[in-house]
Amino acid sequence: MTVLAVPGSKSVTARALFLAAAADGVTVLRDPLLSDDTEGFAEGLTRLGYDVERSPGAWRITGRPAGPAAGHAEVFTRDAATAARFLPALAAAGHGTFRFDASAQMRRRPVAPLTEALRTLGVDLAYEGEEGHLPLRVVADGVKGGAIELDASLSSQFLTALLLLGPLTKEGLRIRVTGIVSVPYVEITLAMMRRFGVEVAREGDTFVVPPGGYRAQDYPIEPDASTASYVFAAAALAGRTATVPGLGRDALQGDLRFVDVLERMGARVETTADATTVTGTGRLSGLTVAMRDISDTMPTLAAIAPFADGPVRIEDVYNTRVKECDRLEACALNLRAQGIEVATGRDWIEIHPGTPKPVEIACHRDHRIAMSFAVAGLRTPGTTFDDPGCVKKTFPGFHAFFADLRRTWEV
Ligand SMILES: O=C(O)C1=C[C@@H](OP(=O)(O)O)[C@@H](O)[C@H](O)C1
Ligand SMILES: C=C(OP(=O)(O)O)C(=O)O
Repeated sequence: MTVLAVPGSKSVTARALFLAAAADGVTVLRDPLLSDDTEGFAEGLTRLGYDVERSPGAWRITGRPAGPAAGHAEVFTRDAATAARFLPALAAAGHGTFRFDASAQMRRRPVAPLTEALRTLGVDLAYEGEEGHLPLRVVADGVKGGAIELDASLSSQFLTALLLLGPLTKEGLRIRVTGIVSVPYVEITLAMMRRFGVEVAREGDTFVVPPGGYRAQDYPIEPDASTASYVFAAAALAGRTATVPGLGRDALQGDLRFVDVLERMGARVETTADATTVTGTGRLSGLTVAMRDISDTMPTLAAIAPFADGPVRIEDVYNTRVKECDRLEACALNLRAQGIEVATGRDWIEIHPGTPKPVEIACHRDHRIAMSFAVAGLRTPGTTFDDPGCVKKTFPGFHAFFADLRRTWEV
């Protein structure tokens, strides 16, 4: 058995940074994720005038319930959709003029359902380039609150941003959701809001967020479950046993459910109160699986799919087309380059069994494409990557971590 500690959760770190900035008091985040996305988020807070003190293993944030200290700020959110979508909502609750921009990749990704909802709430918001995309300018003067409708079927992050904003408004928010993906991420948001002192009520499709603000916390960040999917997939593929500590029965992140997919394929899974263990059994069966709830792990499954004994069909993952790249297309292109038979549709991919040829993987500047095909590379020696550095978005140490794992397992 190999025990493999993975870095902190990106999603939990991003939410904790928002909540800490908005809370009354000083919050300490224990073991936050150190990566481009979360460092970009923290830098965004600093730009907005929040006091973020970083020391090894702990970040201390002094909350400002009244909103950003800066009257003017330029925030560059890099490739991080969490920062690009959550920070404008935080800024809207304050007073000042705030400009948000991002990398070319993030500029292409949608924000309109969120930004239009903010406009409906009276926020003065202008697109500087393409409508519905960054860069954008927010002239903030507090948010009164009220009732809105939201289509979150391209991204649950629109809903998370508004839920997080709710307690900072004068009257609270009623958000009626007309479409949704990635529901487990909304559950993370609600659970963390509860930890910071806010209970959101549910009335059918409507989330009712009370006004009143957040209370500062001492908050430990759990390990990243999407990152753990690489470890679990590697164990299943290499016929080894891997335990990831810190992700047990009470974990907040839905992506831990990726182990259920591996179990259906033939791996052995054991979940305790504070760890999850996957053992590869030498068998990997084909399957059909809907991954709407856990779509960040779609590339993990797609990359190892050729090693299954039958077709692997992944359904209901349309929104993976609007992530760091069009992930359905990127997976299909790389698998085809490896000589694997693949079919795709609007929201699905089907991968047939085969022996992948070693090729240079086109990462499309997407950390998950790089890490997923690195795992599959355990069984395809000679695989190389056109942009190995793109893993820095969520796991800068991935290559060293993975090289260690290969040495330990001698694969
Ligand atoms: O809220 C979050 O932290 C996230 C939500 C998901 O996005 P979508 O809701 O856009 O699917 C996920 O893919 C992303 O990596 C992180
Ligand atoms: C989609 C992702 O990131 P984000 O949407 O937070 O940029 C991801 O990490 O796979």
